[in-house]
Amino acid sequence: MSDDPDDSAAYGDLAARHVSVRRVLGLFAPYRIRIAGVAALMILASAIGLAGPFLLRAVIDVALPQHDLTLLLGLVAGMVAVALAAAAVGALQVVLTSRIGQAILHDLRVRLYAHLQSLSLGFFAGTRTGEVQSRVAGDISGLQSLMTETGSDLGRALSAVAMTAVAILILDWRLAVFVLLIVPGTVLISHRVAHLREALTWQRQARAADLSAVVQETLSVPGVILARTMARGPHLTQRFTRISGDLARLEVRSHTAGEWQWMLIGFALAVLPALTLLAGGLLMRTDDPASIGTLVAMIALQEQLLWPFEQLLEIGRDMRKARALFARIFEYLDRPVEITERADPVILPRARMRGEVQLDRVRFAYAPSGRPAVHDVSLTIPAGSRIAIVGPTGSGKTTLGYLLARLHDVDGGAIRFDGVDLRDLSFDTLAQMLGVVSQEPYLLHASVAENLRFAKPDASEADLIAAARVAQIHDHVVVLPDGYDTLVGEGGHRFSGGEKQRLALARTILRDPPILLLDEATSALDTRTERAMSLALDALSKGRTTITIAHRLSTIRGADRIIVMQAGHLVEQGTHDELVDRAGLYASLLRGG
Ligand SMILES: Nc1ncnc2c1ncn2[C@@H]1O[C@H](COP(=O)(O)OP(=O)(O)OP(=O)(O)O)[C@@H](O)[C@H]1O
Repeated sequence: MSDDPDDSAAYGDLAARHVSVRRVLGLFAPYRIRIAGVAALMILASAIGLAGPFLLRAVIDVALPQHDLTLLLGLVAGMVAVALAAAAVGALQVVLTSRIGQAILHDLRVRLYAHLQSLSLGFFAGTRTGEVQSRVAGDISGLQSLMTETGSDLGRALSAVAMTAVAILILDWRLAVFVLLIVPGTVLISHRVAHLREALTWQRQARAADLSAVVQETLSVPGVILARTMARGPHLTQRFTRISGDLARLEVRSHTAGEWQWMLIGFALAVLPALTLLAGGLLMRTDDPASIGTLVAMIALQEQLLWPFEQLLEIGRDMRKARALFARIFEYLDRPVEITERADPVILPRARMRGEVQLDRVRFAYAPSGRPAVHDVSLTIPAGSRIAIVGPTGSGKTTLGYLLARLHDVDGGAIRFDGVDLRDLSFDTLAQMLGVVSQEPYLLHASVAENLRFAKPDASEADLIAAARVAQIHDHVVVLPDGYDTLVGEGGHRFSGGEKQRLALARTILRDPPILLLDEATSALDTRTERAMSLALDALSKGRTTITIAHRLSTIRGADRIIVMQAGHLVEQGTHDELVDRAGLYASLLRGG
């Protein structure tokens, strides 16, 4: 799996499965016209650059020997013009490529985020938040230099190498062949170094993700509470030190592995001009010697050839490193979306929603071969009625709630709202039909008003206050320093559990769903909070189908029907009195507390 960064064979498989040249090129496809424009500029820039050495040859072989000052002035003016034009075209090209590169990265980031948004709960349950963060932010930023600089460098270097190679062939083909002999060896060495660094980059990114996961996990409110109350701070620091040390080592290795081999390339390129002069000297003895001007121009051209050639090798290396980053990004992009919306989903207007819920032999298991968490549960809940689900811990109550919200799809049977299978409803209709208030409601790090408006962006201030009043939280919010503009803190930490639940209720009230799914807090609430919650819930559930995963006796007693779950099965159902008389699991649960 991807989480095993040290297994480079596994990495090879994974990269081969997810990354292909075609796929990476596909990212550039929407910008092909602009890229063609940049390519044209690059060719223009290198064509302009090529004129320089020819002008130089004319200076040495013609203007200087013949003392032709006018020609010399003309040639020098030409050289200045060439330098100016090349610089201007180069600058323009840098601006354009950086824009294209950033646009591609932006597309990729948004695509990844949107894709992750649509993945099932199972994916997030099994993945560290820090790992996800690191791929969305770290890995994509890692591609930055590839997209912005490498792209333009590649184009520039390629066209420069091609043009210069042609030019030296024209100058003197014998010297050209001598110069070009260096290519195969350097390419081979560079390929080896690149291969090494790719695997190291993969390991480095995995380690960086570990680091981000540890920070995310331990430097959050619950993480800090856990560490402090268990006095495990020093242990966590040690763990962090180890990961950070690994990361530092991998950083160094991924940048420097094969540096000696790489040095060989630099050496070969550096001595090439000297060897060319020697070859030129040897040619002097033949019938067709190279002129001094040709030799000088050849060396000037070599300079022009060598730096882009070296750059090409470096780009090859960077691309291999980028492959490791692409593997991490594409691996997530290739995760199948399990919960999908039908092509022509059923859309119901709010006015036509009644709120009847039907479960028809519903079955669900978290693992394909595992024991089902919900087993053949059949149940019809009439619109407007109140249902309480009770059962021992681990009996499948929460899972049933997840299935109702389509956070997982059933493995067998069906769930229907107003006679329509959940899988046929549009996502919007489903979210409009079912309001969920969980035991640990999640609040965004934003103001109270923004948190409420998350449910209904166009809600007026009066709507917010009305909803908060129904949820019995308005009086509490108005006495806060900034009232509805008060920041709720990370995860809503500024508020108590009961307050958070009431804020979540207010949020749900704004959506006005016909069906409510409530997961009651298991912890005992004090009498005042309990009363406030009951009032809020009563107000909220009026005229709605209410399904409550119930822990409070008052909820259970007030329900029209009680469903008793055990080990994924629906084992008893009826009113409180009927079930007490039956003296089964329900009665024993009541006795047990
Ligand atoms: N993500 C998961 N992966 C695998 N098994 C899970 C997962 N979530 C829950 N389970 C298992 O499914 C079963 C039902 O769990 P569920 O959370 O629905 O029970 P519950 O009745 O809500 O319990 P509680 O009252 O303690 O909240 C349990 O055996 C639990 O261990």
